[in-house]
Amino acid sequence: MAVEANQEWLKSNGDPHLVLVHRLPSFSFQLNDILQPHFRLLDPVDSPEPACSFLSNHAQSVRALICVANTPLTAETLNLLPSLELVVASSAGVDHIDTRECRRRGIIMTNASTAFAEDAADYAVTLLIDVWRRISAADRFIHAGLWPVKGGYPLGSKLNRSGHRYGFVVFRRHSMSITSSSAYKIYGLILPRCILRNSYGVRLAPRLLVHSDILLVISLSLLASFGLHGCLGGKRVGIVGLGSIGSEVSKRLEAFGCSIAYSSRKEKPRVPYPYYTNVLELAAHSDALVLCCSLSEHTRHIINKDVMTALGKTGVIINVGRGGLVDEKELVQFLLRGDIGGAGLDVFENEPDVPRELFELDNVVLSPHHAIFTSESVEAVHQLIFTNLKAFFSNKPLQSVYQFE
Ligand SMILES: O=CC(=O)O
Repeated sequence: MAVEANQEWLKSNGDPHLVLVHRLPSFSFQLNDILQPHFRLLDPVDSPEPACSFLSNHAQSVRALICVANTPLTAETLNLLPSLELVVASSAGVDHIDTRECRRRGIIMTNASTAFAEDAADYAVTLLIDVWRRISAADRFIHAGLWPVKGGYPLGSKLNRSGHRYGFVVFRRHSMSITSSSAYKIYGLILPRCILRNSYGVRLAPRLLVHSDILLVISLSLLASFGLHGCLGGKRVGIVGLGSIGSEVSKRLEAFGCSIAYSSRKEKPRVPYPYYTNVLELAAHSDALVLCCSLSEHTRHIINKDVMTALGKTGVIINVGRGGLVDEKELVQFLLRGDIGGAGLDVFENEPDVPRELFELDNVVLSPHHAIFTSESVEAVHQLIFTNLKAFFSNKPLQSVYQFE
């Protein structure tokens, strides 16, 4: 945006369509094309002046602000905008915005979780399936050329971690699958009583085991690494935060035959799933937790040591919310010790830094904060921002108003 154009707009103090764009210089701002015909955009990044002096010099009349991506919006910046009434976040999460100050000032906020809900939910469920079925790990297995060498996946390379007790199973067909209940029996070397089925579901007699040609080493905590807990049907999934994203997750998982429960700020009267007032109890009744809630002072490290212990050795954590929801150091330790079954993580506490210990684990799927990014969701969020601004300047009801805690 040309500086001269900015100057001209600024002369029109009190322009009802003046919108301040708050963004980090590194972000390209593609909304311009949609918004410019309708609003006068004031963009400090395109001004030669430093952002703060630009704001204090020019922004007295700004009533609406678009906060682009994760650009921090602090109380200090908000103080420079005495007339501000509306903050439009282009993101689902608003942990980069001083929501407490907005609430104190009576500033309305909108966010983008409705625009991103379907894509974020698709991604969360995909991560869950991947962790349970080891798709990424199996892909790596093939890429590494291991199939012809080692026989069928899985033959993990991480079986010798200290602190695990091992049982031994010998069997003929590497394509064999083991049901989870019988797999538990293998643990502790109760081989004669265990039930194995090959990939056609045919029950195999224990004596077959003796004449087998592949040795597999299994620990209870690593059963999940083999995809032995893989089937989705009947699994209990706890959704943390049943907002627009969580609700889409629940729809998808119901179709897979999972049973859903949730925890949320408040119980949702029209939702049929069991509600847990706290995440600890939800974890104790779940095979997996899917984190879809926003990060706030109330939810930071909501997934802590106690919750992971309650989720248990085969439990899985999926996080498409924010890294800070999970005590990441604890999660790493739980995963390394095999005290939790796996994790699918799209978000991290110190992005873009991801704990290196996780790189080697086949029961962990890592993704670079990518859940919401499709061309459709970007278009949807642009449309949502436009709709909200238009409604605001014509005194109509806004869409996607953020509910302060
Ligand atoms: O993580 C993405 C978002 O909050 O929009």
